[in-house]
Amino acid sequence: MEQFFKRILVLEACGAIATHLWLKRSEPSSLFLVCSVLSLVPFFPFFVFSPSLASPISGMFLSYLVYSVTLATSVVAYRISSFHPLSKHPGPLICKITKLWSVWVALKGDTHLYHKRLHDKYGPTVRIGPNELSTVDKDLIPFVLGSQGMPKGQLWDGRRFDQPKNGNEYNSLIDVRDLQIHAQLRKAWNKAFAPSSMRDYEEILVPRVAQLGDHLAHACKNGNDHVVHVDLAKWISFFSFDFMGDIAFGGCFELMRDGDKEGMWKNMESGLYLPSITQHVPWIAVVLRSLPFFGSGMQALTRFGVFHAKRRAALELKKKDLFYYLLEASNTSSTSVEEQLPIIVGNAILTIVAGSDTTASVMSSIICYLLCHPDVYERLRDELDHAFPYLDADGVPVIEPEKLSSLNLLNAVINETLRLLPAVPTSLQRAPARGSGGQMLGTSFFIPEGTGIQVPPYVLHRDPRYFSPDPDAFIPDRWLTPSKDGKDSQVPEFLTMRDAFIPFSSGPANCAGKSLALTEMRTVIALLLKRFDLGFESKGSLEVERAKWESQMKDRFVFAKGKLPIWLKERRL
Ligand code: HEM
Repeated sequence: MEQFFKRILVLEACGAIATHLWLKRSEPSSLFLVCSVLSLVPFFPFFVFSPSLASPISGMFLSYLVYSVTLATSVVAYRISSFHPLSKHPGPLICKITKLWSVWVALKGDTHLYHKRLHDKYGPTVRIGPNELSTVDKDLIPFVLGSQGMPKGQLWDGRRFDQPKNGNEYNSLIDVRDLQIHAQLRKAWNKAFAPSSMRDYEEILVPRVAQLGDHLAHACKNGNDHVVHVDLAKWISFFSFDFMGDIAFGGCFELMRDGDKEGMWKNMESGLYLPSITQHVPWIAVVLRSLPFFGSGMQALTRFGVFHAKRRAALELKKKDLFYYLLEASNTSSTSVEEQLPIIVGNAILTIVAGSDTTASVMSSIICYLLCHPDVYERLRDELDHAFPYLDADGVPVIEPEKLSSLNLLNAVINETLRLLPAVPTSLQRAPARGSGGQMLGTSFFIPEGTGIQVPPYVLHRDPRYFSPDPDAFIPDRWLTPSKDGKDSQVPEFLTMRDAFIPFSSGPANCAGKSLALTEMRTVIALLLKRFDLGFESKGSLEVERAKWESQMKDRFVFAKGKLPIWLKERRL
């Protein structure tokens, strides 16, 4: 009998090693297959020899135990061994062993800080998972994200909470993992955000910005001494949500007017949390996706999207919005609009998710940094007063968006904020195409298929090799090249490497809405500074205020921001 036991245990150990060879080099993505293998492989030897065993129950228990322990040992030993293809890249032991450690870090929203510490300790390329690297070597950016780069990585399988429809593997442009399909879908977006289309969006933007100003001015009139105390971050979020609703669905939100009555803003904010965890272990997303109560916020957003997409499709608008271009692209396709509705809705929702929290967090950070640096605040206000000296009939400053892109200090302030707190701080991940076997990164090193590699802007932008001196300090002047009249050349001694500045990512899957985002941010900041005096609510030191704001930033793929309590008063112009 002992002989049968020995045979079973040897077979279990062999089965475990065979399973490991199968699982090797990739995180599992089909949960059904993995569960079937993990339950059937250990059962087989037991089943064959069980008639000869006196105690089949303890035999079965022992079989599964030996199988599991051997499998775990084999996986761990391989991952930390020199046989692993990523073995030459340094990193903490725990990261080499399991991605569950990344889940723990992500739960706290500290991934950006953790990756910064890892790069400070281990250097430009770090192993952040058993099959994942992080690099802040700027020369590798073209081979990861750029024109010679790779498709999106497995992270996107873990961020997908809606089951893709019509046989697709994606829900919207951003989670497409195939370069050709991505290029095909991207055409409509490139057309939608071409310079010729921007004028239509400006016509939508200007009244929305004026509405933000009027709401705040109205609140000031009702305040003591015409001063109002507000959480400016919330007002900016409401504004950007309303504006993205205009762009995506021809107008569907009125948060500035009515507040978040339908809970959509709340749904979107809470919807960011779960994918930022599951992106580290895609198979968990597959499990959670099947549970009805998970991702309910995003499901509500999808229902909302379907409703408004149908409503918008029936509207004849004079101005072309993004929806117009998405619909136009579907009309030229061979499949019917009905069949394409899921992807049109997915893309419209993507606009709201990708376009509102990102700009809102950056605009709020800009205001915070300006309040922490009164000298920059004053200089910027001078620049704006000089550029926009006129008032309309109601005494409100007139701001012409077309002039904003030439304001040097304004653009330097925006760049410096995007450098220190890029809206997408870490997760710019790519991976070799499926079936490719792997890819050489220039002449540097080879990464095998199944390996993800990210470039974290938060870490890259604070690297003293690219931005110095004081890479952690807010110094907009580092972006000002000496002008001819010498006006903006106070500090010409900065090293500012623009090819290491990637707040909008880089290459064919870079931010589709970059030009719109910049126009929006310039217009809102110009309005707030021109029309109002602003100050921090609390009387703490400026360093403390800055530290408080930065510590509230949580890495949920995009930065989730905290509150920005300030006082505000309308300026006498
Ligand atoms: C400050 C504002 C913004 C920042 C910093 C930002 C940043 C980014 C980044 C870093 C990515 C690339 C992710 C990757 O490489 O994996 C991205 C993608 C994208 N962004 Fe933005 N974004 C901003 C605003 C916007 C706005 C306003 C829109 C739309 C109106 C938008 C639409 C998109 C879309 C559609 C993608 C996916 C592009 C693709 O996969 O081809 N973004 N954004």
